Amino acid sequence: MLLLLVFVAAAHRGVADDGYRLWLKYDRLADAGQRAQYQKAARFVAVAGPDPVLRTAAAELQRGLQGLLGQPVPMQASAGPLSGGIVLKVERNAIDASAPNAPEGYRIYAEKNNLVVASPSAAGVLYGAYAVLRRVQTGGALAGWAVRSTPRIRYRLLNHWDNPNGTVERGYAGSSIWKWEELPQRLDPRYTDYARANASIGLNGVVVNNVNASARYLTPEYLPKVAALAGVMRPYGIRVYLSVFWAAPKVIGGLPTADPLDPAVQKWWANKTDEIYRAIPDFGGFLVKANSEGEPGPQDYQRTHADGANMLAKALGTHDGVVMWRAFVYKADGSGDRFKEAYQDFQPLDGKFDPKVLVQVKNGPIDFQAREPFHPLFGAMPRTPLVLEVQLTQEYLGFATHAVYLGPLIKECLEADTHAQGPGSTVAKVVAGSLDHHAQSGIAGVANIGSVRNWTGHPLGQANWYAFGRLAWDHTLDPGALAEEWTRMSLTTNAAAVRSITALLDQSRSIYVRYTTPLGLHHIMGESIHYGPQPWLAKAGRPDWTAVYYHRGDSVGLGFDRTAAGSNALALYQPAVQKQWGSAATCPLDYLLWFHHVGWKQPLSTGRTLWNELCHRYYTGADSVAWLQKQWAAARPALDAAVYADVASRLQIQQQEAYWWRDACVLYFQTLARQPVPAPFAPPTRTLADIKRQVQVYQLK
Ligand SMILES: CO[C@H]1[C@H](O)[C@@H](O)[C@H](O)O[C@@H]1C(=O)O
Repeated sequence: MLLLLVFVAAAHRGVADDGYRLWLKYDRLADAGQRAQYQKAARFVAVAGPDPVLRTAAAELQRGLQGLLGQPVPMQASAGPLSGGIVLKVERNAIDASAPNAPEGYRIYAEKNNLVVASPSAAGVLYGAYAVLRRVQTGGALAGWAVRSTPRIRYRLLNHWDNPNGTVERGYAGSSIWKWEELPQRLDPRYTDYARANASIGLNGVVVNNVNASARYLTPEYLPKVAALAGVMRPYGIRVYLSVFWAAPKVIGGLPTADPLDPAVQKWWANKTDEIYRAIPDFGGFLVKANSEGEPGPQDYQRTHADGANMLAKALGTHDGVVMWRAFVYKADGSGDRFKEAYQDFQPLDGKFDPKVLVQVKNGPIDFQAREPFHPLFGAMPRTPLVLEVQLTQEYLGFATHAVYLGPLIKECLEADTHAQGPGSTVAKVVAGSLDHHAQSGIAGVANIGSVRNWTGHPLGQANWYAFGRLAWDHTLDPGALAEEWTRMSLTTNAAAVRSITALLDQSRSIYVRYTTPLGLHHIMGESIHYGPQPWLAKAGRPDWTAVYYHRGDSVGLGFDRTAAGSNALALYQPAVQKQWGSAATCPLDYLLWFHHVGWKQPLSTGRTLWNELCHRYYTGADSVAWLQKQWAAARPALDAAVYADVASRLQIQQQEAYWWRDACVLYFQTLARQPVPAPFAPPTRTLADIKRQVQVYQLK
């Protein structure tokens, strides 16, 4: 019996896997009946013309189908009298031209016993081809299938925080995948696999370098390297963008200034831009972090962010490129409430930006915390297209050791209602441009990708890359459904295993919030490394890099009062939003301490006092990691042994560290609340001093 079980398990597993192939797994489908169905619908792939993107679509479809169906799928120049195949074609009217982003949309329909994948563009056909593969990988029928899909957002980008020396800022998956010293001569095959992965989820742009940018990329030495990467991306419908160092005209241009209103500076950028387009004719444009965290910018010359962004937009001239100007700014002295600072700098500039400029805003007002209220700039700059920036690399979410599926986090922000034009004015509509009728729209994910074999360090981190791309294409998709889709494509199609892994992914983010920053706590993590707890941190490089600045804990209570009685950051939101968060009695508990200083003994809607609720969440959150482990263990027979073991060991670390977070926070906040840990929970067995010592180890030079 035992032997039989082992045999069945092995049959489920397929070939051993190191995670390199991501969700592009084209192993032969196990079910012969199912295979036979697909074989009838995919006897050949027909494609005409030399367009490189179209050729990619055909080649990828052929490769995928041959693998999945276990039979040759010949390529034809046209379907002719043949039937039972897949026909790829660029068709001007495939998608109604009035639909937003119509050129990249695709339509799949049956015609003369063939399945047609049509789009006004070759890139759209490529997205359609990947939709066909996804359909087969997830077990949907091809016969009679008809679908029409257009991306809701135009610029769908990954932002790499990769440095020229091969390190990745806030990267937890090894060194950068870009090997600058080998470019342009050697093109690592990994670049192609990277492009495939991005195209398969609908991404169409890549910023290759860190926003804390080096001027190096704009030099004659580096532009050919960037151009070589662009050459790899191009057949996948992906454009390359660069982060620019604001002071480049000084550093590499020999000018005495980088003042955006200086004609010599303007000319330098215009020439540089022309030079870039000569090397990369489909260059996407610039991403800029200026006057933020020590980076230079137009404010160094008493100019505004709009002056800077517009100067670059002018430099782009008639080239088909854009400027994505980041709004992640806060004053160097850390005075006031950091929550408000980007708004104060940028909102007054609404209407002053060139049409080629998009302002890029992080999902929340502080910095990629496990849960943030939506950024108040969303809905407050109707005359400016706003790019939503989310972070896929888990800087504040446990690096590559904690399982945190970000689909729900991204979705929570997209669905948040700004009320800018009455109810239903969601962040998604702002970002997609539909609320304010912008043709330009964008979304950016800070990549969690590195050169480790499985790309993301934590194997489940791949799901974050995947879900980001799919939501960027269509923000109405359900993150739970995406988790399931990813699991089926990447790990297993065994129904019970898919169920338990999907449940794990679905719950993982809310569990992480509970054991790290429940009830709206934020920014209480380890100094500078941003790992582990350090809620007692009172001194750092700047006051708004400490923890006490954010939690404001004292003998009375806990939380940052952002009502009119406090910093009044709430006033940045529409009245309907203020109403929702403005009273401690009615504010949803997930946001409570973001906006209110609440007494320790104050009863909450759960019937528990603040202190007891805090303990409740820390304890149940930390214990829930055992539940995550159980879900993973339940899927074991259906999983590749190496992937199983890898995630299982990371979950063990996560369990230990969840207790670390719980004990650190409960013990520290207890010094303020002076309340016992409520039953049925047992007080931590270690002391706060033990934990502080442990945290110090992490901070050692
Ligand atoms: C690239 O710098 C980062 C910095 O490492 C990070 O700690 C913070 O989250 O945000 C910055 C930003 O978004 O600019």
